Amino acid sequence: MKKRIAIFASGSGSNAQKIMEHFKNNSVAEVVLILTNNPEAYVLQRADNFEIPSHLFDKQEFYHSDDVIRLLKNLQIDLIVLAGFLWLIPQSLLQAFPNKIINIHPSLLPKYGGKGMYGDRVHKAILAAKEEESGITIHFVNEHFDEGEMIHQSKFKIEPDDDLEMIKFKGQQLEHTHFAKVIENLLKKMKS
Ligand SMILES: Nc1nc2c(c(=O)[nH]1)N[C@@H](CN(C=O)c1ccc(C(=O)N[C@@H](CCC(=O)O)C(=O)O)cc1)CN2
Ligand SMILES: NCC(=O)N[C@@H]1O[C@H](COP(=O)([O-])[O-])[C@@H](O)[C@H]1O
Repeated sequence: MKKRIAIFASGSGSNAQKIMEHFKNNSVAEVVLILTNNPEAYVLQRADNFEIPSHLFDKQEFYHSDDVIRLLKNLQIDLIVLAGFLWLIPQSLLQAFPNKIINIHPSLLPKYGGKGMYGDRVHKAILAAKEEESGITIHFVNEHFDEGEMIHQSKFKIEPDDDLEMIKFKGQQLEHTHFAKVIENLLKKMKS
């Protein structure tokens, strides 16, 4: 039976888009739900374009009810993918889906991770530190921001005249190349 993926995203959802494309006609898995905390998130439009259902929740529902967990359990979700999701995953969700939640982060963790480190803030910090290389990390999610077991890293070189947009672009290219493939490999190894 195909594995079932749910994606959490808070913004544009370009990674969610690549994952939906990859699993559209795929024998290993399918994307069955997109979840967001942001009613303005462009990922909602992307989900509609793929005719994949979406669910919008607020802080009350996410942190003070079991509604999201119940929804994910009812849909028999095998893997939860955080793709630019900006809220801390609560203990209750981690316990309901042990070793089944992964995240992508736009740096070579443990560098430039933790609270406050998301999106452009990460790229700006990398630029300010005059790093000669950076990259992406895909990792399991634990109770802390960006500290779970690492699954995959890939790197790119930073040239002396690279600006914020170029660093962002290079990182995004790596994310779009690797994330869906890493997810597929992980799902192939996962017991049902
Ligand atoms: N329990 C976990 N939850 C989440 C993890 C994780 O590893 N464990 N990863 C994050 C994603 N993340 C980077 O990869 C990240 C996202 C957001 C923040 C942050 O500081 N957020 C702000 C709120 C921003 C907003 O609502 O606009 C905050 O919490 O004050 C840090 C890291 C996803 N969740
Ligand atoms: N700390 C989490 C974090 O910074 N995540 C980053 O947000 C972007 C979302 O882009 P997208 O909405 O276009 O996929 C991605 O670059 C992802 O690594």
